[in-house]
Amino acid sequence: MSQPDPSSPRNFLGVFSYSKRALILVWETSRTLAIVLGALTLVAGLLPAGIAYVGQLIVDAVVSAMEAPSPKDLGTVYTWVGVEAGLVVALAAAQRGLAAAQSLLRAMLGQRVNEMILDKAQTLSLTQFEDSEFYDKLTRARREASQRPLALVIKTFGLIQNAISIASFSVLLFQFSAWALLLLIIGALPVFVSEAKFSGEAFRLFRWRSPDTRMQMYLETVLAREDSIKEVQLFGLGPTLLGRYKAIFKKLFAEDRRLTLRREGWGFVLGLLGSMAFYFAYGWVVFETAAGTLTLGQMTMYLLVFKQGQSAVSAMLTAISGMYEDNLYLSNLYEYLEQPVAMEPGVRTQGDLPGDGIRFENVSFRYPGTERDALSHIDLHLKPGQSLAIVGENGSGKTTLIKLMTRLYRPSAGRILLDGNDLMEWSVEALRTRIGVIFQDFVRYQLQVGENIGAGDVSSFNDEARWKASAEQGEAAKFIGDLSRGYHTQLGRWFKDGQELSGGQWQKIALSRAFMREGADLLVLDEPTAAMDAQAEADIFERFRDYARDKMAILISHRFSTVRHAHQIVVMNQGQIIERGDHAKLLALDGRYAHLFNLQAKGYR
Ligand SMILES: Nc1ncnc2c1ncn2[C@@H]1O[C@H](COP(=O)(O)OP(=O)(O)OP(=O)(O)O)[C@@H](O)[C@H]1O
Repeated sequence: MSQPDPSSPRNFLGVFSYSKRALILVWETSRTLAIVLGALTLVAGLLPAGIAYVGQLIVDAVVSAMEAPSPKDLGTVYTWVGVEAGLVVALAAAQRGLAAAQSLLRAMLGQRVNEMILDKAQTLSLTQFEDSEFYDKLTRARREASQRPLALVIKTFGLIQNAISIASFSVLLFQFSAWALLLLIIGALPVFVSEAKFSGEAFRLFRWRSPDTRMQMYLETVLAREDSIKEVQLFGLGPTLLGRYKAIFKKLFAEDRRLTLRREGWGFVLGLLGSMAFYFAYGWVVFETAAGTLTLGQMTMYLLVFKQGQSAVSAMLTAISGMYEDNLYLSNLYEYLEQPVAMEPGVRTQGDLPGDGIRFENVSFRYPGTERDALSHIDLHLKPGQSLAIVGENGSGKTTLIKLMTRLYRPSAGRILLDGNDLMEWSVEALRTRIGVIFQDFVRYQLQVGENIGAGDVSSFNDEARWKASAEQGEAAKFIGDLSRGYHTQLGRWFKDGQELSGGQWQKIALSRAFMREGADLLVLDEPTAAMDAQAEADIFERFRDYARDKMAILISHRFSTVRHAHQIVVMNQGQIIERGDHAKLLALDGRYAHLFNLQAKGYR
């Protein structure tokens, strides 16, 4: 999206469209705090003019007491001083109250916006996550926007507060001269124009450099996280990566410096115009007082009103340009929140042909932004009670096939049917309960061991009895028993007392997770045993066959000892199925499968 040019008045007003949404967001987050904020804003806006006015009364009362001293006049002076003190205390209280309300709202709003961002993330497709432009939006939304709505609202209220102050000052100042009022406002305009221009530039800079910032964040992770630090140190990658990290900073900093210096330089020069206007008005008031047109009290009041009026005008203008910046940032948040949900969710919970299982009909697929089909013309049929093994070289399309089957992606051509109906017609929930997948890059949750297993069936996430039963089947029970706190041992290094597991132990946890999915009738294991010792693997498959007896089971593996027992084996090459059949048939075919099988068998001999 091209960014609006702030120098065009129409665009400039257009970017304020998000202010209303920010206000609604605050209102929905906490009505009480929003009302408190509004009320205190009004009070804090009115009080300064009141204080200035009482100041005038005090000086005039003092002057008249000096001219003709009487106890009554002195009493009036003290009363006004008392009133002034009261107003000052009230203003201080209102300002503190505002600060408190803002700080509470900041926490609540930050949480709410983050929840909105994370909720939205759950509805998006994998394709969107893999799109770098989308990822930029998400990162930017997360990084900045949680503080921005409040900043925008605070500025809006600040604007109103200052506007109220200026209006009340204007009433006082108007008695002196309407020209003086105009002078003040015109004096502050140039600063405002320059602020608007530079905040627009700052935002565009922020947007352009997003890929750089993302690379920096990534390098920070690689250089300081436990899962990468061992390789970084052993390969001596530290200085190289750190060098790249520094170079990015240098580039970004140079841009920042240029903008900051220009912004502040112009701010100073144009601010001088405002000061000149102020001192012109100052001289004018002094002149009128010396000429006897104004009382001393009026002079004191006007000077105060000028001073405060000028700072209110410039605070208001700075708030407006800040709001412009916040609006631009917020537009990014809403751009993200309004991302279309990629797939129309279906509603079907049952197929027209129950028991028909999974069918691929001439399915082809190409990853977005790539030139080549990752899968082409795939036909497959798998019924309940059958097992399917997929073999093939790295990159031949095995995992992609599973991603399509689980509807993480939509086929570019052809259809995939479950029980006679296109996957797209199925409700996501129904589909997810029927399918259980353990990918080769399964997630190693930094949670307790038991929860890592329970993750396989969210309805039994905390069910200890089921954790244990599944861990038995996944061959994990034995080593879990040796852990310091058993199923309640914290895993990973992010948290206190977290323990790290070996690669094979993690795989056993992942397999146990698969055994949790009792409700699923399609089970997929994508290279689940690569890091496991041979005995464990043999034991697990024995159990898995039993477990999946009336289910559909799909297994991706490079180990032919596990593959050979499948009812159906397909051999993939460059996105196509080149051979299919059972073990005996494929050996007799003496093709690719037989070649690979013999190669592996020779290795064992
Ligand atoms: N998210 C992705 N975006 C673009 N291309 C991808 C993506 N994932 C995989 N590919 C490409 O699709 C092809 C098939 O990949 P896939 O992961 O299905 O292979 P595989 O057979 O599972 O390989 P392996 O045995 O190494 O796990 C590869 O050429 C790969 O580069």
